[in-house]
Amino acid sequence: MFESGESVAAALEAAGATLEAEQRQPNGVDLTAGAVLRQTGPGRIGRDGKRVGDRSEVETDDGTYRLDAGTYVVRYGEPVRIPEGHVGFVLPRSTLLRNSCTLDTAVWDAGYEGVGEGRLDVGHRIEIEPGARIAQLVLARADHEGTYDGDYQSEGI
Ligand SMILES: O=c1ccn([C@H]2C[C@H](O)[C@@H](COP(=O)(O)OP(=O)(O)OP(=O)(O)O)O2)c(=O)[nH]1
Repeated sequence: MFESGESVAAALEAAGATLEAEQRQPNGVDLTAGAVLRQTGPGRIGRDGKRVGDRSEVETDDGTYRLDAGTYVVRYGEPVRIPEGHVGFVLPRSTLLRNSCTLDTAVWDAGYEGVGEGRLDVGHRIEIEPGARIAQLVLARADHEGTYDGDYQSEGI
């Protein structure tokens, strides 16, 4: 069962997020674009560990990211905390899809806290303002063994 948007908002506020009224949705909370990054160096996924490659922030033009088609990394604008007994999913805002763009996202583990990131896939030129809503976080109740204790714990906070 999925939590209500009100419950998701409470979980984000517990992590220190300040939410605008428009971010509160019936079934979740909209996340904003904090920063858009472009990867400049290779990462590594090995059997012995992992490394995220170098990235640099895309420059804004007149306060707006004007993005050509391509692959970017977006850092969200809000800290997120996934409460115990839950799993989180982030989905793209449908306006992104309607503009030939999308987000690729992974599982948000119980116990994770931080400012997360996702892959922003730009299929057609688009303008995105920092702080604009691009995604929605939903929380589902879930059994789990242990809680998240990986390298990304507390990132960005
Ligand atoms: O699209 C996503 C999905 C998850 N996360 C956060 C929450 C999640 O709990 C954490 C770690 O995700 P995951 O377990 O998929 O990462 P990993 O590459 O397996 O790293 P680790 O070895 O630390 O688990 O990153 C994101 O920032 N973006």
